[in-house]
Amino acid sequence: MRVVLQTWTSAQVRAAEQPLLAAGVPLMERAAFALHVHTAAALRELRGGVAGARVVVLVGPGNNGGDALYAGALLARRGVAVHAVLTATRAHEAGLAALLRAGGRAVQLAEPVDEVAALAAGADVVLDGVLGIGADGSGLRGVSGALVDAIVARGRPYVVAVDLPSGLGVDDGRRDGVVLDADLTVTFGAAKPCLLLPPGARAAGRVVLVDLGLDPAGAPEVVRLDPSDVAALWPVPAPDAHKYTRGVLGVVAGSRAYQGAAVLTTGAAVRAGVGMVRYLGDAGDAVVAAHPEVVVGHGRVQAWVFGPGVSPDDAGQRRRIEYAFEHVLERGEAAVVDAGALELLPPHVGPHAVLTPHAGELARVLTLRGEQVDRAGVEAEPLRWARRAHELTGATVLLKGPVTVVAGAHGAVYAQADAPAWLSTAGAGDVLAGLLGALLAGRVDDVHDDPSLAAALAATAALVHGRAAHRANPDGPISARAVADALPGTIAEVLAG
Ligand SMILES: NC(=O)C1=CN([C@@H]2O[C@H](COP(=O)(O)OP(=O)(O)OC[C@H]3O[C@@H](n4cnc5c(N)ncnc54)[C@H](OP(=O)(O)O)[C@@H]3O)[C@@H](O)[C@H]2O)[C@@H](O)CC1
Ligand SMILES: [K+]
Repeated sequence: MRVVLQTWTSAQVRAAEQPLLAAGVPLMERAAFALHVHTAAALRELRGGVAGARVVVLVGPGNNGGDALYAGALLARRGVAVHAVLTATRAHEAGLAALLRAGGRAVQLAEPVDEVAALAAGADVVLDGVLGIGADGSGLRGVSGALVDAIVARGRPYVVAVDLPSGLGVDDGRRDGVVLDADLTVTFGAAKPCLLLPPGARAAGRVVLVDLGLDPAGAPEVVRLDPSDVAALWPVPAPDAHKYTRGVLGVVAGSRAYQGAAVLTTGAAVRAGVGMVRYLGDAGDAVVAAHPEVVVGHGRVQAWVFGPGVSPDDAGQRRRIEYAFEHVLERGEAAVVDAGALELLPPHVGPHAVLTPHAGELARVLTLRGEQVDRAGVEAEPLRWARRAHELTGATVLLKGPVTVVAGAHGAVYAQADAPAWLSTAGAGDVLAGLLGALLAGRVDDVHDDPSLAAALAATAALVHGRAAHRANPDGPISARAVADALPGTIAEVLAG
């Protein structure tokens, strides 16, 4: 069993299985065996034993249904009462024969679905083998959709998804139409992007990866960083470092009306361990009162944070940001572009500019560039729109949400799910901006050597931000300031491994 941290597209998975199938490796039998083992473990946990349990297997037209039927046969041989529900006019023939031989039963699904829905809702476990990587991403259609709706209406039993929750957009995490949410997903050979990407990933529950010996070619489509990845990415100071070699961050944030944003952004940067922070704006007194380490005024910097707490009617901050966009990105300084600065972004920048919008702000960035999309559209397809914004602006894009999606240079995509829901609170974005600014300031030269590093640093910031929130208050309300205060300890912990 492995934790899912890298995912490959359905095309990459299909290409990788070809040489093994050609060599006669029994992939389906191996997949089904592992599926039955994990289902039996779930049954033991749910009811203390396997024999005598009731399992309903939802079977679609393809090999995903074949996996489920073979697993059903293995469970039937262990004394489980297995009912297969055939949701299409065809089903994997050899798998169905194996199930019937083992004593399982099969029914053809037809309207009305009530009787079958009651059977499934009353089962100890439902195996969802309707659709796998052959799904077109439009959800469960027709009678399958009606069945799932009827099961959910009766109270969803424990669901094990076979390879992936049926009907999700495999490569993009889309969740259109009916999808049966799972408690456990047993995925085969290589994990699929929908298991990490919002909004679909939430339907997968716990994910286990069954190693079938596949070796997918090319880079993984979507990656999730793990705390053990952070040490290689963090700008840990060398023994002979001084404050200028460690990176100086300029912050243009806050205003007379929004002093807190300036305090939180600079405070996060200081606590993230940047060499020095310079602040520009009208909240300098509040910033220095809270963080005497911060220097107010101009000077050389390696990276910037633009925009937290900057309102469109603040002429002074606007002018500073517009001036900076004209000069600093060309000089090669990196920048976090947040909140009020997003609207001021020039037509084209490089990946060393990292945009940090939430869905509504990203929709605005896109509509300003001629795309027709609103907030709900971005939330439905976060990867598609983060990528589109990267293509249109050249910037690295960190799209905030329950799962943070980052799209950057050379096709780099990350999906980070480190933050508790409690973190969606005022000021949390300011802390993220300061933290990310500190990382960019420390590694700007490396970002120029490898522009995709900006995406990895953005994912690192999301990871550390989320873990700091857990550290600040596990399972309860969190203030943005508490997240900033938790940064030094969190960083030390992840660097220690
Ligand atoms: N990779 C590996 O190493 C291994 C893979 N294995 C397994 O194989 C699975 C892939 O099997 P697969 O190719 O047969 O595709 P699968 O998803 O079962 O069926 C697709 C068919 O469903 C249909 N259809 C599509 N969308 C629909 C919709 N919205 N609503 C309704 N119907 C829809 C469409 O049929 P059509 O409508 O065109 O007749 C399409 O042809 C994979 O997920 C894994 O479980 C393991 O056995 C071994 C190792
Ligand atoms: K499935």
